[in-house]
Amino acid sequence: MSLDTAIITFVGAGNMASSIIGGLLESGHRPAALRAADPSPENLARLRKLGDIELFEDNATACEDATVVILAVKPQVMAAAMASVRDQVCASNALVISIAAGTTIASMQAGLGEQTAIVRCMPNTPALLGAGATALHASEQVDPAQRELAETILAAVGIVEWVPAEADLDAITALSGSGPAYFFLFMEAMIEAGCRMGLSRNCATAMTRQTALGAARMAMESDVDLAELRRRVTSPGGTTERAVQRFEADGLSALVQAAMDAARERAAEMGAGGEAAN
Ligand SMILES: NC(=O)C1=CN([C@@H]2O[C@H](COP(=O)(O)OP(=O)(O)OC[C@H]3O[C@@H](n4cnc5c(N)ncnc54)[C@H](OP(=O)(O)O)[C@@H]3O)[C@@H](O)[C@H]2O)C=CC1
Ligand SMILES: O=C(O)[C@@H]1CCC=N1
Repeated sequence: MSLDTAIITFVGAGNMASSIIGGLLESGHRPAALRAADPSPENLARLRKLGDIELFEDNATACEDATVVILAVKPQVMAAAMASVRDQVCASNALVISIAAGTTIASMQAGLGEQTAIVRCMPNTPALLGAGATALHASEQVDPAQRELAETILAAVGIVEWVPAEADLDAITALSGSGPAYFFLFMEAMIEAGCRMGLSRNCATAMTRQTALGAARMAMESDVDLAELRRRVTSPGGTTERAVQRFEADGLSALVQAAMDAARERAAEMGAGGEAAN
């Protein structure tokens, strides 16, 4: 089973589905082999702009004869979405890929059938630019060809990494799934601080964005590690040293750890279902 012959249906046509669909089309995937279902005609209309893919307001019809069904809905509506496609997934033995935070393989097999082949993954929004980071974990029913298929689909929008334990996906959610928001928050704080120092908002914003881009590129492209890159900015007795000392004194590392622990706990709560998932 190759990507060329696979029919891939997205259930849910929101931000993440459009990111992945955009990446697949960009990497040369045939639009005719892609389908998306969403109850909202407006959401579907946004996808139409990406290419000539098949669009459905009915999940079940979209999943008929699908090779791969990608569940791209919020965890809170996952149960309803699964119920709407269960018969089609069972009939076509489709590989099911879920991108939902928290939702466990066990709960998906309870909703879709105990023997359903499921790849649970956690992408992130930079997938929209082909710069995503996705971690994957497969249920034991997933065969090597399906594993390769799942990897190829997510690799169309960035790097992919298989994790050995399903619980690792909650940590990945806290790290790279939610991670873009942490960097944006830090950048927002830098812009506000720059404004309070008297810079214009436009100037502070432009300098912050370019600094983030430059730092990210150095982190990716340099042959030295992050600590060394940081040391090279930090002149002895200089300004960076003073700022870093302040970050350390005020417990930045502990704060990052606490925030990521909170995100991971929330992912686990969402997986536990019930009230906690809402
Ligand atoms: N956003 C992110 O950074 C990341 C999100 N995720 C996960 O991806 C999933 C989707 O998130 P995201 O794309 O941001 O969410 P969106 O809300 O943008 O997309 C979900 C889409 O599903 C539609 N929908 C609602 N109910 C159904 C249904 N029963 N059947 C089919 N479609 C339905 C929604 O319509 P309507 O808008 O009308 O409700 C919406 O268009 C979530 O589970 C999230 O945990 C994973 C990694 C990163
Ligand atoms: O905030 C969330 O729950 C989702 C999962 C990771 C990023 N966004």
